[in-house]
Amino acid sequence: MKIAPSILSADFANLQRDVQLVENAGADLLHVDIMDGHFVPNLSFGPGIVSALRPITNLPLDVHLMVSDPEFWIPLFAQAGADTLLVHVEATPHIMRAIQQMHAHGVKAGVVLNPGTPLSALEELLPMLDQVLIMTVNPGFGGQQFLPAMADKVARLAKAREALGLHFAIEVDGGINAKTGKIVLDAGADIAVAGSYVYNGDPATQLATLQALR
Ligand SMILES: O=C(CO)[C@H](O)[C@H](O)COP(=O)(O)O
Ligand SMILES: [Fe+2]
Repeated sequence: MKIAPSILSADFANLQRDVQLVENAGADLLHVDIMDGHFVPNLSFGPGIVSALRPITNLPLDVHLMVSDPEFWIPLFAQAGADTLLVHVEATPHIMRAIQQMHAHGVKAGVVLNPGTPLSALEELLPMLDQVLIMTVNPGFGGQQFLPAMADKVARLAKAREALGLHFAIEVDGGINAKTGKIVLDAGADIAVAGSYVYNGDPATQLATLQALR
């Protein structure tokens, strides 16, 4: 399982230092949470942060778009240097168009499901996807508690992927620590995002605990 530290819990006044800390400690991806104050009740970063991060790290940028009207933002975040864009199915009536748009802009296409959105929302989309992100908290804030029922959702998605012979990556986001990390690993997750667990302590030590699970 790959580990993607989320910079939402980093020290924003020392962002370069906090990115390099996790890169040097062997992080696999950098997770960047984009919140627009509309789709979720919080504001975080715009494309300028992604373009500022691009030259200071070799980590793939995994950009989680918690925004309304994602079709407007996809070109801007692709141009800013995202490697993967992750769009919520709840954010647009035209999710298939958003997936086509991500591929047309040369980035990996991911879709995200809120905890209350069933896997059936993915049925027509799965063959087009590079990544599926299962939210394990309700999006909008770091430091929330993992929702245990999401483990079974991950397991059912992994089973469906195998049955269909597909290869998209399964990612989880929210409330990941050493205990819940083991639960999602056993359920079949390929990528685990961790924000507060990594940054509310010594990032290298915290990351090592998650890396030891795999
Ligand atoms: O998308 C997110 C919140 O909407 C964050 O990626 C997620 O919450 C990470 O934070 P933590 O590991 O502290 O739960
Ligand atoms: Fe996220």
